[in-house]
Amino acid sequence: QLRQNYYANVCPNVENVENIVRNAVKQKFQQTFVTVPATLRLFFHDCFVQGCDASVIISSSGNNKAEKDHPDNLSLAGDGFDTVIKAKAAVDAIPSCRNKVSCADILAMATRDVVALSGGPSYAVELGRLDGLSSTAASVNGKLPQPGFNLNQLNSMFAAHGLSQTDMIALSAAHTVGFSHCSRFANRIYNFSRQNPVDPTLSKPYAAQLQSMCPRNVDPRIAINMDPNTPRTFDNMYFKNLQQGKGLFTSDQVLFTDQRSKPTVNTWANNSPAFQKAFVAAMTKLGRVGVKTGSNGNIRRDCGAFN
Ligand code: HEM
Ligand SMILES: [Ca+2]
Ligand SMILES: [Ca+2]
Repeated sequence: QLRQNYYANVCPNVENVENIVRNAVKQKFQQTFVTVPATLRLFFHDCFVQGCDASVIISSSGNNKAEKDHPDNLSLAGDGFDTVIKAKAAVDAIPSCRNKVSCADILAMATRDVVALSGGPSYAVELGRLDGLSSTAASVNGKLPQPGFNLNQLNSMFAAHGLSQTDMIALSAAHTVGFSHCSRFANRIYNFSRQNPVDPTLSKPYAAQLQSMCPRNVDPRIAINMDPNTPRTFDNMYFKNLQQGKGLFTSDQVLFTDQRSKPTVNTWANNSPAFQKAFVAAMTKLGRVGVKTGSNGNIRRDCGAFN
């Protein structure tokens, strides 16, 4: 039931909603690049828990511990939430659009915009989602992939949302921008196994580089670029890195070491347009996950709180 240009009739206006959101996102992007990875990851974590319904944006309140306070969401960067809130304010400043555009749709539009702003493909985004009516930390349990996952675990978690292995590989390339805390891959560079102190699927120079950026007992707040080559560009470098043993997480590198996913990695490492096409298709599918309609949702006045 999602469709493109959904708001053309809902809030007709000289400037269309998508332009208003794009301008707000652009302004935020000019203040900090973190806007890009923060918004992209926020969309993913939203869609995988209760569907794309902005449930992840709800703040905890007296009697409710919300999704964003689950351990798997604590590292979501504040700039993603801030991007949605600023874009929502810009939309609501137009009288004919006030309280007519869902936070879930604003997040979907903002995600499309940050991908384009960082050099990725631009695409028409499907809209018409409602905002969800619940958000609990408990509902996040077991719903988000972990950096230590193998291919079977990744495939089954994505398949639960109708996403294929191909979609999963394309979406994983989101790790071509943004940061990770050292704790997420420390097991690969220290005491990996009895035979190998360092994960043998990591390139030796890259492992040494990671060890120097993330010494034992590093400040837990330290985060490093996930793409060591083009950390601020949304490109297919992710796949080239995997070919060279520069996948940061086990869940990244396994896409190249497992023979079932390796051919796709190789194809996209050599063919950026093919990757972009697959990424747009996968993002569109991701955006359809668990969409709320009718009495299952509403349009929040404040993205961080239920009406
Ligand atoms: C395939 C399984 C995935 C796993 C295991 C995974 C895991 C992670 C982990 C552990 C981090 C680092 C968090 C931190 O330490 O701060 C991270 C960051 C990130 N992830 Fe994923 N992720 C996956 C898929 C995705 C997908 C599908 C997207 C979006 C489409 C995505 C977008 C991002 C972005 C943009 C960042 C950087 C965030 C920032 O810089 O603030 N990830 N991911
Ligand atoms: Ca959600
Ligand atoms: Ca990159």
